[in-house]
Amino acid sequence: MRDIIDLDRYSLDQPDSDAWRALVDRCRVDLARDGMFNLEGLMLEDIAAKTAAESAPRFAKEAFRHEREHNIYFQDRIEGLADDHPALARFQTSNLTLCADQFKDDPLTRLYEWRMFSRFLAATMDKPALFTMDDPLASWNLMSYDAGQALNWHFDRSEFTTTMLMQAPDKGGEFIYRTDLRTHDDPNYDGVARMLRGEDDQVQSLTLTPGTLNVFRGKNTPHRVGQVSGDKARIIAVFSFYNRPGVRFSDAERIGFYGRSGPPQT
Ligand SMILES: O=C(O)CCC(=O)C(=O)O
Ligand SMILES: [Fe+2]
Repeated sequence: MRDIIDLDRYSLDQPDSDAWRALVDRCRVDLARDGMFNLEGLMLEDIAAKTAAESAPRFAKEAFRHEREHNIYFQDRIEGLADDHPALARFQTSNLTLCADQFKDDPLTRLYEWRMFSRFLAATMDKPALFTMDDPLASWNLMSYDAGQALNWHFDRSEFTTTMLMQAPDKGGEFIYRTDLRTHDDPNYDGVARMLRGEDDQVQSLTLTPGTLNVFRGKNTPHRVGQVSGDKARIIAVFSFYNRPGVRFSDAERIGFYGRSGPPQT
């Protein structure tokens, strides 16, 4: 792993060492306070740059253009919510996505499958363990946002979302979020509607740097990515981990996010 991530700065390979515990504690404090933590420069700069450079032509040829109008739930109907409720306001998303099954033996696959990575993440979230998905498409994705593209407001499927920026855009592409807008027991539809109208002053914005690991509570923290401008695409890896093994998207979810439910057409 030393060829991919900065193990001198972040001792992910030495679980239960003093340095590892201190890092876990720091992440827990950040998570409790902000609903997120960042490990700046976890991935070596040249590995991130190489991943971005190698993926650029693939985005042009092999990626799925995820382009649709959707609401914050990525679901057309929500039980118990009137179809015209303002929490169901619709927005446009556009980005390009490469799925995990389009990669092999590359740094991002190696990192996603590295046991010490999920072990570290589980510790930061105070969980006994975290598991990779059993879904060859959804487990991790590499997403690109070209000029004019943006990912709009949504809640995530998984409790936590783990991202790592490979390439920053010239302009735009901020990560915009509102920590803990809802809870497991309270969907806070009126609060959602207020935020979507731009009336929530707790919305925050973060500009990521390449190689930074960002972990946030995406299930109850709505978030979006601002529109990118300039010549350089925003390229980011998104890793999904769950509390139990064997989690898969439904065929309908795979088709919605990736345009296919099975292997890529060759
Ligand atoms: O691109 C990002 O920073 C966030 C991606 C995201 O929210 C998602 O894939 O669910
Ligand atoms: Fe998300």
